[in-house]
Amino acid sequence: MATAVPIEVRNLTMAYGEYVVQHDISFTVNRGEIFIIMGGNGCGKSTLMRSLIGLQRPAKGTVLYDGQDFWHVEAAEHERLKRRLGVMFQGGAMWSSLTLAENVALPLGEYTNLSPHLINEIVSFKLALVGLAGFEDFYPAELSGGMRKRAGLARAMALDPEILIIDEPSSGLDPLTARHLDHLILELRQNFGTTIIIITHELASILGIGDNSIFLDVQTRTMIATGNPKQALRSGDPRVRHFLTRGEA
Ligand SMILES: Nc1ncnc2c1ncn2[C@@H]1O[C@H](COP(=O)(O)OP(=O)(O)OP(=O)(O)O)[C@@H](O)[C@H]1O
Repeated sequence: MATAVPIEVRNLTMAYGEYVVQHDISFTVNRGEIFIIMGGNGCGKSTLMRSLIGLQRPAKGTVLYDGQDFWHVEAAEHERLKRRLGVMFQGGAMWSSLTLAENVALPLGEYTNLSPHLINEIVSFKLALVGLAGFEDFYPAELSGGMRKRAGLARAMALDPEILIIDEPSSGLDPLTARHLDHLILELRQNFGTTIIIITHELASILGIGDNSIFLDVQTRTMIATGNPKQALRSGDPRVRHFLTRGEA
């Protein structure tokens, strides 16, 4: 059953053993929103992402997808909820020994009963979507960093996810290539209505495409702000403004 709020996080605490990385994290992500998880190095962005995609059980709190408790539903339902998520890891996480087409085809082969012919068609469509039509037979090492990121996006979109979670899309990209990727992300949202969560500390992306955000503070180990990043820049918590202006405000 779809509700207006696809993702709701309530009072989440994440820890490695006794070490609490972040506590009392609460936020909602609305449908079709580009939601930014931001904060300085080591604040716990990746750890939060791992809790959202099923790789790390939170120490406390709840992650709800369409009102369903992600970490407390039965195993089959947990898997079904995971299927609704497309994840792009930082380095693209492509298999180096597989071509782009084989990489994008992997989730389709694993999770669907589609014929190889149909899978090939879907793969070509997804690669075209990210501007990589004709690169089916290339290996990841034969691509530039920006192309590899786009290939990672194509793979994350392979199963038509309702929610796309992207870890550091701009890392390692020059500013213009990073901007290109931001535009591509906006296009995906516009064309497919995908809800998109981005983990980043890239200011241009945060301010350029973020509709909503949370800021995880490394000192207090909890969130200190939520809301539209541009608004946070104008009137938000001084620590967030400090971050968003690279220490100038
Ligand atoms: N597997 C682990 N075991 C123990 N501690 C960990 C583990 N992974 C991360 N940490 C610690 O948890 C904290 C948060 O790490 P995390 O990678 O989530 O931060 P981040 O905000 O994504 O950082 P960055 O921006 O540098 O990538 C750090 O202090 C890190 O050392």
